[in-house]
Amino acid sequence: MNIANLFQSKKIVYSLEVFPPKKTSSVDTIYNTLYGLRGLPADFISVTYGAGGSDTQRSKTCEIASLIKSEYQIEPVSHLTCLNSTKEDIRQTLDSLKANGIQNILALRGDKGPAVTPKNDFTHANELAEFIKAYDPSFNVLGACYPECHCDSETIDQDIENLKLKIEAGASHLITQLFFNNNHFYEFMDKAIQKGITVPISAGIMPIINKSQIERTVSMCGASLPRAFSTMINKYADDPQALKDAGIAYAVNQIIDLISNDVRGIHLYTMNNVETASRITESIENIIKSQNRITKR
Ligand SMILES: NC(=O)C1=CN([C@@H]2O[C@H](COP(=O)(O)OP(=O)(O)OC[C@H]3O[C@@H](n4cnc5c(N)ncnc54)[C@H](O)[C@@H]3O)[C@@H](O)[C@H]2O)C=CC1
Ligand SMILES: Nc1nc(=O)c2c([nH]1)NC[C@@H]1CN(c3ccc(C(=O)N[C@@H](CCC(=O)O)C(=O)O)cc3)CN21
Repeated sequence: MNIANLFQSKKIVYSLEVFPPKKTSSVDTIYNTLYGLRGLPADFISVTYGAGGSDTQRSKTCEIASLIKSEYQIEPVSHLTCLNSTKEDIRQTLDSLKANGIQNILALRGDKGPAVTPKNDFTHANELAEFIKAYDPSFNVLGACYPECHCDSETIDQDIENLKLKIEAGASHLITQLFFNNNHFYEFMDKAIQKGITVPISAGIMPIINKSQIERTVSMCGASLPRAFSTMINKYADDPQALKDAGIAYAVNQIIDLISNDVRGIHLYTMNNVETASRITESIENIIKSQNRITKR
């Protein structure tokens, strides 16, 4: 199924994201995660590919996406990065995605870092989007976007101009970088619409439930921390159970505000944490259902 069609039939599209285990972990961990997530009302589940430039098992992305489809009958989205791939590598990956019935691909440049050696066949995500569409137009391509501007861009206007290239190359739907201040998202949406972007945009939400996540996430994703968020984290920093409750509540409040403001897509970065994803989903399930009872037009 082409997941862009979901936006024709539903008001709110709700999705989850998981990552393959690191090279040092057993692959069983992700099977347990997916088993734990079964039954949550996700319209699609995306699977990262070398997330954060880290040492996750890239070869597992296709296998995990395939399992999501066959075992759980949920539509998968496979992430694909291009910075350290040759065109031939990408062709091979596309062939195996196709052979496994995976139609939706999040086309990404990929994080730069010591674990990544650029191959110089691709430098930006729009080139990958174009390549995928030229190779097989039946793939549905998604792209990433940045409410607080990508760290490589000097201005948000320039970043949005580059984003338009991704859409011209065939991206039918965007997922945002995580953010903790919904106003950044609303300002970004206004600018994107002003500049003629009409594809649906899912808001990426990451629950922060432990202190070690914060530093890593902020440096990797460039999200700013609002005062209310930092106050909360500092207050409960030494009590893991309390911090977890507070982090979940913060994410739930963000999502309720987004849905109340007619945002069409919510994408939850689960970080493979079943308890957190379940508690958040249960807290917003009725709100999503209530909006989806209202017809879009
Ligand atoms: N591995 C994964 O599963 C995920 C990775 N990410 C990461 O987010 C980061 C950004 O990825 P993308 O958004 O796909 O990169 P991108 O290539 O779209 O953009 C990266 C930077 O280059 C600029 N840019 C884009 N196209 C350009 C062009 N044609 N000419 C000149 N400048 C251009 C952008 O404005 C931005 O500053 C990466 O580090 C990516 O790996 C994000 C989500 C998931
Ligand atoms: N720049 C960037 N790269 C990404 O890969 C990425 C984004 N942004 N933004 C959206 C999501 C968030 N992603 C993330 C964020 C953090 C970790 C992370 O902290 N990974 C830990 C392992 C955590 C664990 O095992 O529980 C690591 O050490 O890699 C992974 C993926 C992937 N995506």
